[in-house]
Amino acid sequence: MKIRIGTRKSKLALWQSEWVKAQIQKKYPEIEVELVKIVTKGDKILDAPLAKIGDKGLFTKEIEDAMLKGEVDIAVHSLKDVPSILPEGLKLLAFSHREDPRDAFLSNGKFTFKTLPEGAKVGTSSLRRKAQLKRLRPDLKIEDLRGNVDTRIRKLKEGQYDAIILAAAGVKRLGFDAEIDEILSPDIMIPSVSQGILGIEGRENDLKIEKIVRDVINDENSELAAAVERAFLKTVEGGCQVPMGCYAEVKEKGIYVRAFIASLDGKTFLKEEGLFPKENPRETGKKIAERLLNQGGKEILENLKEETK
Ligand SMILES: NCc1[nH]cc(CCC(=O)O)c1CC(=O)O
Repeated sequence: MKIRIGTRKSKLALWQSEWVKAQIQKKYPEIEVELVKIVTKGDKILDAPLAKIGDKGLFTKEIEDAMLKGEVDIAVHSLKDVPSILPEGLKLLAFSHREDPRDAFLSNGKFTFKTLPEGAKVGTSSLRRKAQLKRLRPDLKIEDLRGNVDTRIRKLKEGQYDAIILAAAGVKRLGFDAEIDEILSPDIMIPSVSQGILGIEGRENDLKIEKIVRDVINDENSELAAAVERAFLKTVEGGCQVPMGCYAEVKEKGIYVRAFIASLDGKTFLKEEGLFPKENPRETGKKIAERLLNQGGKEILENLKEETK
């Protein structure tokens, strides 16, 4: 038997696909696993902020098309890049154990978030990070920063920014741990939906592949957290175009959830936080999103549409 993994060719994507390949082969040495590199629209447009490109599935569509055509069998995604609704015929087969879900602060060893000087220049293109930074430090100058994880770290080192914010998961997977000056607590910076989890996507009717992939990859706590967070995403809609975040932490007694929707400048900041039962995780995610939408989130979304027209 052979399993073909469709993968983007960034260092992080290749690391992630190689990791899944190794997990499969450790338990099923008789299965051949091949990586097939595919370029996505998100890889081609490297200069514009994602919020402006505005496509759902920017990093996934071409790989999904290849799966539907039967050219590859599965795809390994950073789950946070996967839209809440998948194309007909495909499904998420498994959710990996969660690497550090928090955001990392990098500043060439110079600062922490607290000691950043007045008016410092911080690089990020994420509306979620920008709104949360601005809320606590309206003085900061936020400038766009795109490119793969290694490119972003290079731009920091070249001195283009005083600090940058990246997902700790990507930084750690690529072995840049030593560049991290501070891990931001979710009380300061609520992570993105599914940050740190790898989602394995495949065809709905490939039961044999599904069984193998779940067997070697799936983590129950990640699946539970992803169910809450992705239901939140689906209810709010808008992906990268909305400053929002949702982070579900699975504890012994339940699921501790922090979620927010904010205006671009962080001045309006709506937050929900609390412990929820482990039953019906999708209902929980939906309920939290609806609470935020009803508290003023709907107006924020309408204003955003006006501002980005
Ligand atoms: N937005 C791009 C992206 N998609 C996944 C990761 C890596 C972290 C992860 O697996 O969640 C990153 C980089 C980043 O946000 O710093």
